[in-house]
Amino acid sequence: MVIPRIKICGLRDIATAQAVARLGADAVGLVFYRPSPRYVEIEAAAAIARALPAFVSCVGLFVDCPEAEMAAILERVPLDLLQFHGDETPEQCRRWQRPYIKAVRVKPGLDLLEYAGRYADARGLLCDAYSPAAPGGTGERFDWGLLPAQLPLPLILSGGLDPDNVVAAVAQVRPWAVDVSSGVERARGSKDLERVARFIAAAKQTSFSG
Ligand SMILES: O=C(O)c1ccccc1N[C@@H]1O[C@H](COP(=O)(O)O)[C@@H](O)[C@H]1O
Repeated sequence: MVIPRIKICGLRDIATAQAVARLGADAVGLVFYRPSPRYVEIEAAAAIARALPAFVSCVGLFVDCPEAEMAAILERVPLDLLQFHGDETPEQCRRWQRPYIKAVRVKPGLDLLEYAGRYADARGLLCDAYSPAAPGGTGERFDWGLLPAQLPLPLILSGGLDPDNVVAAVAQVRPWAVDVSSGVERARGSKDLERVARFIAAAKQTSFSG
């Protein structure tokens, strides 16, 4: 049976990150994209990453990050996994020699099988909603019917998930993992632990044969 892994994205302080871990998250995300309301400075990010308990992964989220900035972050923040959420090429993703996942913003006409094939060494393909307004973290959903029945990479479902729709999302999509940011916030960039708890409890009650 597969019980989807759970990533809570956009943590900005140690206490909230530790609380999210205690509530049962498998991974927390740190956003290194400056225009985001969830952006976290390097020193704060390093402190959060070091404060996480064993077996909770720390994921760094990047959107077409300049190389020098990326190098500085990787030197100081102990990240377990890189999340490339922009237009990074497969070569740019591989350049850091770290495990990574690639995000793709799903819209009609996109060939997801071809896309996944280009990032064959990624640890997962994160499918998010396309929005012309922002590269991610918008709270918008996409049409899950656009996803192919099978992908060559573990599927991470994101985009507009929340405590009330995650069960239906998992039942329909059967993803390896789910990722959420806006749906567990009280305001942009501010996590609501009660919503986080409800999201995790709901996601953990889902399972499917895999
Ligand atoms: O969280 C952000 O601010 C962000 C900024 C830029 C790119 C991605 C971002 N977050 C990721 O977006 C998806 C969907 O988030 P939401 O739940 O719809 O708000 C998720 O994978 C976040 O990791």
